[in-house]
Amino acid sequence: MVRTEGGYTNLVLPAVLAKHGLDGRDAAFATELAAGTIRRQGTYDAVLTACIDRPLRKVESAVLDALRLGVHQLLGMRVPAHAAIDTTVGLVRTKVGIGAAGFANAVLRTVGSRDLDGWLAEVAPDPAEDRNGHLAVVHSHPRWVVDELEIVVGEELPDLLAADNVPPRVTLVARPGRSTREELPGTPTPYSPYGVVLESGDPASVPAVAEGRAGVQDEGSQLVALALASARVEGRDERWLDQCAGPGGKSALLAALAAERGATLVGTEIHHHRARLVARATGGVGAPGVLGVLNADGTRAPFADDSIDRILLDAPCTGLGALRRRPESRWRRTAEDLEDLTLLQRRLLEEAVRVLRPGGALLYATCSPVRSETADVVTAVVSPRPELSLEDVRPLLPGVTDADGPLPDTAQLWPHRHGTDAMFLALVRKDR
Ligand SMILES: C[S@@+](CC[C@H](N)C(=O)[O-])C[C@H]1O[C@@H](n2cnc3c(N)ncnc32)[C@H](O)[C@@H]1O
Repeated sequence: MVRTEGGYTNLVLPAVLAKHGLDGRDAAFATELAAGTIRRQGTYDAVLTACIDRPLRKVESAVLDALRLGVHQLLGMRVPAHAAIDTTVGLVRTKVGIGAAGFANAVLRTVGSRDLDGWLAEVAPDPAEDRNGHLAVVHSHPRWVVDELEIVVGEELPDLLAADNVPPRVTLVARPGRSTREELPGTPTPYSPYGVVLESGDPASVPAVAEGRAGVQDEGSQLVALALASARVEGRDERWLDQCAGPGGKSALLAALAAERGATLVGTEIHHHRARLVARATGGVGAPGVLGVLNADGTRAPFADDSIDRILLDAPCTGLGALRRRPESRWRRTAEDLEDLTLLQRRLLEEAVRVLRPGGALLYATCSPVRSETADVVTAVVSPRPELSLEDVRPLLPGVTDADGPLPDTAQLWPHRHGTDAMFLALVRKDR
């Protein structure tokens, strides 16, 4: 369903597990099998290419999927070889046929003849000749992604790529005024005063989460919302906008903070189903701190010039800073996506600037560290206009060190340094 129907692993899996009545260790095994196989697909395809005498695109897709699952069990999980091979071959026999099963058996026996390091030594390019090509295979990232990340992270590239392959533990946020982090199970997050790291268990079974008083939210996303809320605003501080709000995690935190200060938030979101998710996450119109959720295009925001006191523009982006939690996304994005996205990001930022009240605060954020989506967008919009400037956003991230962004006064969080998604933040001011 993830490969053929464009589904998301984290959404598809719970439904599949529930359908088959899997829980506990069985559910954990199935989750690792599916998510790990998708995450490691780049490495496994390099191994399979070495074991099959025709291009992988010529292998029937159902067989290829099964082979990848088999390779993950052989090289990435501690499943005994005979069990990994028998179950995979059985699967191919049932779903495809006896001939394909023989083929799968032969391929997996070859794969099982070495361990992962043995295969990497054979199939990954020599790092002395092609460092990024080597890293792409070893850490299972598309080559263009490795090249983009190298531009911004430099020598820390291997650490970042390795961190992208470690599924993060679930982080919860206690929405202020509605719950406290003391009532949430888990360990306090190092930076966000509202977060806990859930050690185990299903977040949906936590009462505050089930009741919408708390939510699941990466610490980096919490920090983005908190940075906007703590930015200095001159004069009135009543009208807050989340310009690209879906699915609503940051809106929910911002609305809770707004309610504590007598302000209200409007969320705009272009996709109807995602606007509904924002309404659900925030409690919708009438909930504390919520003025409304609009199914609207943020490039044509339905607000007057100079009318909003605080704006979050958490822009649609490649998501290449959140690869830890979305195993499939690295294989879906292409370098061509960047051009369309950066155009959209610029238009959204121009529009945010139009509706921002002079003296107010505008935070531009992305869950991508890619330069064209971060520094280049901000520079393109801010530099030509003398009334706009960047203000140092780093003091709005208390306790966070080593977070200098690609432009002066901007910030960049990193999975391998901060244990968060790679969020970029820039605080934009307008003088008149
Ligand atoms: C990075 S996500 C926002 C995540 C959100 N802030 C949260 O924390 O839950 C970007 C969102 O922008 C929406 N979007 C894309 N183009 C848009 C547009 N022109 N106007 C408004 N929203 C847009 C996408 O549908 C997506 O839901």
